[in-house]
Parts: sequence; structure tokens; C-alpha cells
Amino acid sequence: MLSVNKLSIDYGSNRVVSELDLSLTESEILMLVGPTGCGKSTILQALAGLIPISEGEVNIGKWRATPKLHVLPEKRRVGMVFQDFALFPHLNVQQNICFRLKDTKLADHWISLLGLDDFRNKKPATLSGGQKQRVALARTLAHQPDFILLDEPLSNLDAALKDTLRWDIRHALKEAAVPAIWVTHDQEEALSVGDRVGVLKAGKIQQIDTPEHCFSMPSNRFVARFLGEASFIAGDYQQATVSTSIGNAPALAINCQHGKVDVLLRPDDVMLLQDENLSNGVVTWVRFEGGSRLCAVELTCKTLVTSRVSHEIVVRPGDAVHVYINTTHPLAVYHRA
Ligand SMILES: Nc1ncnc2c1ncn2[C@@H]1O[C@H](COP(=O)(O)OP(=O)(O)OP(=O)(O)O)[C@@H](O)[C@H]1O
Repeated sequence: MLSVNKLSIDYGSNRVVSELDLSLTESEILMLVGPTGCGKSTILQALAGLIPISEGEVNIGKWRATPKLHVLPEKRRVGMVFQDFALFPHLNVQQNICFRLKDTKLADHWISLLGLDDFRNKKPATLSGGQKQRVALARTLAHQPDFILLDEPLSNLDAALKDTLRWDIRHALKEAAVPAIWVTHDQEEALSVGDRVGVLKAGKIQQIDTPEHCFSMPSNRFVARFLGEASFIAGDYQQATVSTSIGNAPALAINCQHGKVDVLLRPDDVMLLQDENLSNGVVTWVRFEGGSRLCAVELTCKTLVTSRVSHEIVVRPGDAVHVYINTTHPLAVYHRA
């Protein structure tokens, strides 16, 4: 169990992380996301003991750190995985993983689990980015850390590799059964591999929750927009239902009472019909996504909503279309902006 209470971190007079609270159970993976400069790496460095904390505490059971009680990085039993792999270039895979390791049996386990058996004698320079990251993770896990911090481990890899490796990393972390905090810039990665997602803005946590809840019931508009395509439409919220100009839906109030609200619409909540006679909007832009197309439609009332349609449906900017809400799950509604 890793618990962080009211943690604040300053660089000089500049507070970059404020009153961070989080706790992770054994084997839980928390994905930390937020715009550039919001304090993600600073949090990891403070948890690792590489920079001092200004307020609050970090507690892992075996040790507790506060501003007055600094615990040295080497005493924290923390494993770190970085985007640049941080391998020793002059050592081969086996030697990198076993560096300063007393019991090398564990290394064999992680070498096999991470598919590195055939690379034991290779030097890092001869490995692909994905293989290097597997070595870095095997090395970290072989040292049996009490918690693991991953700072954008996939950001230097190409898209196809990222997809496989993210699941392999998750599998290995679950097998190791230690809490992990994984910083990423990739919303899709955050939503798909994490047990929970923490969204940061300017050093403050906006929401920590399951990926499903963060996506469908964001605590505010920033979280809504940060985690995916989001549009907002005016509605009237009464008795767990919201009515809008493009249809009604079950709804859940996030920060408002009954009456006038703004409704969060994800592209999948909005259906699009290519029927000029029923038209209630005009397509302003279309993004081809491979298996689908994301279409933005300006409604007669000037609100812009997005709808995702199959790639088989060819929609073009300027098309007059009909859009309507089609969902059985509750939509999040907010105080009218
Ligand atoms: N050593 C430092 N001294 C002073 N300010 C710093 C230092 N390191 C980072 N900062 C500032 O602290 C804030 C948080 O930086 P941090 O690197 O933690 O953000 P981040 O969310 O990890 O960003 P990115 O996504 O770009 O990696 C930024 O405003 C940054 O400029």
C-alpha cells in the first residue's frame, strides 16, 4: 500500500504540486495524466526521494517521509522505468538485469516473462526500443521494489509497438503485485491499461477514479475534454433525465441542481443520419480514423457536437445531416457555463 497525504512540492517559491492525496492498494496501477508542465514528473521524483517535499507525507508502511524526515532514494525500495530506458551500454541484457542483484533466479523469471530469453547476451545498442524497455522493466522487477514509478515508458516507441508493450507491461506489473504509478501523455493508454486514472491540472488533482467513471462522469469540463472528444449542449435537467434540442437521455448531475444545465456528449452518444429533409445541422469537419470517421456538426442553434460514424459512411463538410442523442447510459450534466 502506497499512501500520499496532502503532498505539496515547491521549486523555490513556485508551488508546482498542491495537496496531493492518493493511495494505491497492492498491485494497483494508477495512470497519471495531465497537460505538459502540470507536475507529473515532479510527483514521481518526489515519491522516489530525488527532490524534497514541502508539505505532507509519503507512507509505504516500511517507511514514512515528510518535509523534516527525508528518506534516501536507496532506502525507499522504489523501481523506476524511464522513457529513455537508462540501460548500461557496456553491459549485455543479462548483466543489465542482474546488476547489483543478489538472487539472480528472479531475473530469469522476468527475462522469460518479458520474452527476453533470446537476447540475454546482446548489448542494448543492438536492441529495438521495445526490447530495451522490456530489459529496463525486467531489471526493475528483478530487484523486487515495493512500488514502481513509470515515467512515459512508451513515449519513444512507435504506435504499433506501444499497443503490445503496454499490455505486456501491465501483465508484468500485475504479476509482480506491487503498486505502480504510470505517467503518460496518451489518453487512450491511460484509459485502457490503468486500474484508476488521476487527472492533474497545474499541480492539482482534478479527479482520481476508474477509467470508465473519469470518462463518462468527469468531475469538470477540463477532465471531460482532456480524456477525449467532448462537446457540451444546453439542456433542461429534471428527475434524472435531461432534454435537449437533439433528444432526451438519462442524466446524472455532477455539479448542479435541476433546471438549465450543459450536457456532456461524447461522439458515441450522438447518432448521425444523412437525411437532408430532417436536417438539424451542417457538417463542419470530418476526421478519418481508419475504422471510423469523427464528424463535427454545427446545429441550427450554433452548438457544435461531434458524432462518430462507421468508415463506410462517407460524410463531407457542408453536408446537411440530422443528429440525435442515442444512449441508454446516463449523461453527465454540469452547471450552465
Ligand atoms: N528543476 C526545476 N526547477 C524549477 N522548476 C522546475 C524544475 N523542474 C520542473 N520545473 C517546473 O515545474 C513544473 C512541473 O514540471 P514537470 O516536469 O513535473 O511537469 P510534467 O507534467 O511532467 O511535464 P511534461 O508532461 O512536459 O513532462 C513546470 O512548470 C516546470 O517548468
